[in-house]
Amino acid sequence: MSALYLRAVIARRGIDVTLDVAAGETVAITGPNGAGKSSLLGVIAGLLRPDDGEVRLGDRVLDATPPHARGVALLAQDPLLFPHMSVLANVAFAPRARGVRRRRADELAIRHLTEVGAETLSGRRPTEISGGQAQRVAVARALAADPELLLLDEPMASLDVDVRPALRQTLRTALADRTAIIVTHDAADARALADRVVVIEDGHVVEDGPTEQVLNDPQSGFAVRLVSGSIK
Ligand SMILES: Nc1ncnc2c1ncn2[C@@H]1O[C@H](COP(=O)(O)OP(=O)(O)OP(=O)(O)O)[C@@H](O)[C@H]1O
Repeated sequence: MSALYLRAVIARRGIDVTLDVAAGETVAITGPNGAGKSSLLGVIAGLLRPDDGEVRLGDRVLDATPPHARGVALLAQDPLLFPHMSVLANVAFAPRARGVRRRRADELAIRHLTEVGAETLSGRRPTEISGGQAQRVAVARALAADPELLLLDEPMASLDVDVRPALRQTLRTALADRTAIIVTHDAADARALADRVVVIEDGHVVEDGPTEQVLNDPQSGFAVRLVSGSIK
C-alpha cells in the first residue's frame, strides 16, 4: 500500500485536478455527471493520457508505466468477469499471470473469495451467479491482484438497492488499511467507506475534507444536494 499523488490536466475535457491520497487512506470522489471523476481514475490506471500532469504511487512515477505494471486495480461498475472461466479461475488469474503456481494461486483466490463472502461460488461460471455476487467476485479478483492502490468506479451502481448494504459491508472490510479511491453518488457509501470526501465540479476540486466534515457541513453545491438526498 502506497500514497498517491495525482495532477491531471485534460484540456479537451475541462479537467485540472490535483489530488493526494495518503497510504492506507480511502478517499470518496463525488460530483455531478460529467464532472471528470471517471477520467481521473482513467489517468491513474494508465488508460487515459493527460495533456499535462503526474501520477506518483509511493516513490514511483507512473506516467510512462503501462496499465498492467502500475500496481493499480480498477473495479468498474460492470464486474467484467471472464465468462469462460470459473469464479475461482477469475480470481486466481492475476496471481497466475504474475507467475504464482497454480495451487498457491488457487489458495490465494479462495482466501479473497472468503474475504468477500463468496467462497461457495468458486466452482460456478459468471453466467451462473447474480449481479451482486458477480460484483463481490470482482472485488475478490481486484484484491487478488494485490494492488498498491484500489480504484472503485461506482461499484454499487448496477446493483439493486437492497443488496447494496451487503456489498458496502464487504468493501468496508476490504478497504480497511488499503489505499483506495471510490467514485460514488451515494452519501451512505462515503460515510461507510471513506476517510475523506473530495467533490469535483466541472473538472475541478471544489471541496475536500474529512468525511464527517463534508457530510455534516457541506460547502459545495453538489455536496449540499448529496447530503439533502436530492441526488439519486
Ligand atoms: N471517451 C470520451 N471521449 C471524449 N470525452 C469524454 C469521454 N468520456 C468522457 N468524456 C468527457 O469528459 C468529461 C468528464 O467525463 P467523466 O466521464 O470523467 O465524468 P464523470 O464525473 O465520471 O461522470 P459520470 O458521473 O456521468 O460517470 C465530460 O465532459 C465528458 O463528456
